[in-house]
Order: sequence, then C-alpha cells, then structure tokens
Amino acid sequence: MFNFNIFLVGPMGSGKTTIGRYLARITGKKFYDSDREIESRTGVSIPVIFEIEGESGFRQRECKIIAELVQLSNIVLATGGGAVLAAENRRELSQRGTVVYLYASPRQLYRRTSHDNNRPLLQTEKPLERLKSLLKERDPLYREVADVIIKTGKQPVKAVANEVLRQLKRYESGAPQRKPFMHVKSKGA
Ligand SMILES: Nc1ncnc2c1ncn2[C@@H]1O[C@H](COP(=O)(O)OP(=O)(O)O)[C@@H](O)[C@H]1O
Ligand SMILES: O=C(O)C1=C[C@@H](OP(=O)(O)O)[C@@H](O)[C@H](O)C1
Ligand SMILES: [Mg+2]
Repeated sequence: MFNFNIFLVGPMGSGKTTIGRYLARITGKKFYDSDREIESRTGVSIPVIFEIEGESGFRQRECKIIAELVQLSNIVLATGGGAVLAAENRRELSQRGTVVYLYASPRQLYRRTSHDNNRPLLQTEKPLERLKSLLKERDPLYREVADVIIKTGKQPVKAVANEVLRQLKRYESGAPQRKPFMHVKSKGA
C-alpha cells in the first residue's frame, strides 16, 4: 500500500493507538506509538514520568522522540494527545507525512478513557470537564496540522481504520473530498 508515513493526532481516547496499530497491520507499515517509545526507553510508565518530571519533562521527552520517529519511512505513528502543543512537533509532523486528525466528542472520549488511570491529565475530579477544555484548546492545533479529519463515534475500530484508509486514498489521489468535515486541505496546499 502507498509508501508514505501516516501520523495520527487527536485527543486522548480518540483511538490513535488502537486504530494506528490496526492501520499499520492492514497497510503493511511499521507501527510506532510515541508514548510506548518513551516508556520503553525510560523503563517507566507515563504517569511515573509525569510524577517525577512533571508535564514539562514529559513534553521534552515527547519532542525528542517525535523528532526521531518522523525521520523513519513508511510508518504509522500514533502520537500522544498533547504532541501538537509544540510548534516544532507540528512542523515535523506536517513535513514528514500525512497527518490524520481523529476527532471524537468529549462524551465519547470520556467513555473511552474512564476505564483506565494511565492518563495523568485525566486524574481529576471532573475528567469530562477536563476533556472538554483540552479539546477546546487543542482542536485548532489538530486542524492546523491535519491533512484529513475523521470523525469517530460508535463505529468499531476496524470501520474507523477503513474510513481513514478510504479518505487517505482520496487525499493522496488529489480527488476533491465529498464531506468538508473529513478533509481540510487539498494535497500540496
Ligand atoms: N472506534 C472505537 N470504537 C470502540 N472503542 C474504541 C474506538 N477507538 C478507540 N477505542 C477504545 O478506546 C480506548 C482508548 O483508545 P486509544 O487507542 O488508547 O486512544 P488514544 O491513543 O487516542 O488515547 C481503548 O480502550 C480503545 O480500545
Ligand atoms: O493529551 C495529552 O496531553 C496526553 C495524552 C496521552 O496519550 P493518548 O492521547 O494516546 O492518550 C499521553 O501522551 C499523556 O498522558 C498526555
Ligand atoms: Mg495513545
């Protein structure tokens, strides 16, 4: 399948890790997840990094790993939800591959993240409120870097991955996109 990098951005719980892994399998690309890379290199979990080094320490590690991973070819990279905060990451992601923004409503994000406690930013009294405010703050940044936007809802993972693939094919062929929500830029724009 097409020989380019696919970078997934979007909020926590949008499915970047899960859909990215499946997408890599069906496209024959190698899969990377920036959070997993950070964990395997440091030997500790994301919550432990936040605890010891704070969010700023985590962001520095995230920038370093993204700068490294975007140099690879023919990969699917699932980024962390806050990766787009750094202008440097946004630039590298835009330049080195095709960027897919996986969107989901805050309520959907909440449903998908409430079963685990591995996301330090959601360890608060009101995680749904936090998800809403993070999405409000970051949505313009996701849109800024996105070549394709996919709205996810109740569709199962495989259906979302196939929709991503369909929209990527349209995007790469330069075909006009039917649904404006699904697509923000034309190729080469
Ligand atoms: N389209 C989907 N349908 C059902 N469950 C999903 C979907 N996308 C993600 N999930 C589930 O939501 C949870 C969070 O997904 P994950 O891939 O970790 O998101 P992210 O990496 O964007 O934070 C996981 O349990 C995953 O299985
Ligand atoms: O949104 C964020 O700032 C974060 C998202 C997480 O990744 P996922 O988006 O894969 O959950 C992880 O990088 C960290 O907990 C911070
Ligand atoms: Mg993830």
